[in-house]
Amino acid sequence: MLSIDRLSKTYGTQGGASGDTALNNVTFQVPQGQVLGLIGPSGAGKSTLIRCINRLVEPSSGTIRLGETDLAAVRGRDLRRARRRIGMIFQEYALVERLTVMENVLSGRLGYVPFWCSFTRRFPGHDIENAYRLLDRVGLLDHADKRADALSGGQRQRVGIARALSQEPELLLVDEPTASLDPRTSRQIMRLISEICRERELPAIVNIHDVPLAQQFMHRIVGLRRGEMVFDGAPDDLDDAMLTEIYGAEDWTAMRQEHEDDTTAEQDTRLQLAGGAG
Ligand SMILES: Nc1ncnc2c1ncn2[C@@H]1O[C@H](COP(=O)(O)OP(=O)(O)OP(=O)(O)O)[C@@H](O)[C@H]1O
Repeated sequence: MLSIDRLSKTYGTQGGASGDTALNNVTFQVPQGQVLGLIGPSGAGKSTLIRCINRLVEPSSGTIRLGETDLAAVRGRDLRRARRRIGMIFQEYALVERLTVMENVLSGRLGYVPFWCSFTRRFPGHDIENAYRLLDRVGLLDHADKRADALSGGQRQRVGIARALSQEPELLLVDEPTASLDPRTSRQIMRLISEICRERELPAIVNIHDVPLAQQFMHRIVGLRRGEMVFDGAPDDLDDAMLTEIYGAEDWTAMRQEHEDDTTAEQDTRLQLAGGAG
């Protein structure tokens, strides 16, 4: 379980005066297996929150507990150890393009194996077996030996998911996982992340811009506005009035309708394919 308590971040300015307050007393917990979607307009503090958790940004105050560890307080070797417990999934996948799918997945083990293993790219047998299992789970077993640059965007993100899981993380931080993908592939990726977190009882925080997608797949949603938490609840409780409070006026009904039309079209295609195959 991840437990964030009164987390604040004020960025400094070059002259030493205090700058923007990006997070103000943010408090929430993410239980095992829960996928929490972080929404809010540009500048709301979503990236700052994710970066405080993996400590790419230094929190100004507050605590971030992962199990017994306060991630906001660890330093040096303890910080490196703590980071190994956090799996990251990125918008642009962050794969090594010239390496194979399998090598990319195994790179999630780099923090665990001795230097010579990574240098000679000889990983222990159980790491390799586990990597095959993960590739099977994300639907890429047949692609293990392909180079990453030969894959589609959706396939690359599946490799990114398998790599994060190969770390055997206790928490997943997911930054805009579908921003570079088409709507159908986006839904497949979000479904996969959500199912995997449930299966493995992994807590996850997903920074997500697409509100209908968040409402379809997240187990819970936290809304930020100017660094303050203005919503924390079930996706269905996020009504148009609350969305307008978070983002300002938009045609939420039209946006939701478009998403539903898209989802229905996808289901129809699946049924037709299933009918054709049977
Ligand atoms: N390195 C920085 N130095 C100073 N101010 C920063 C820095 N990074 C972010 N900020 C400020 O902190 C606030 C929150 O920014 P943040 O990037 O966390 O928002 P966000 O919700 O992730 O936005 P987006 O959706 O556009 O990525 C903004 O006012 C931003 O200008």
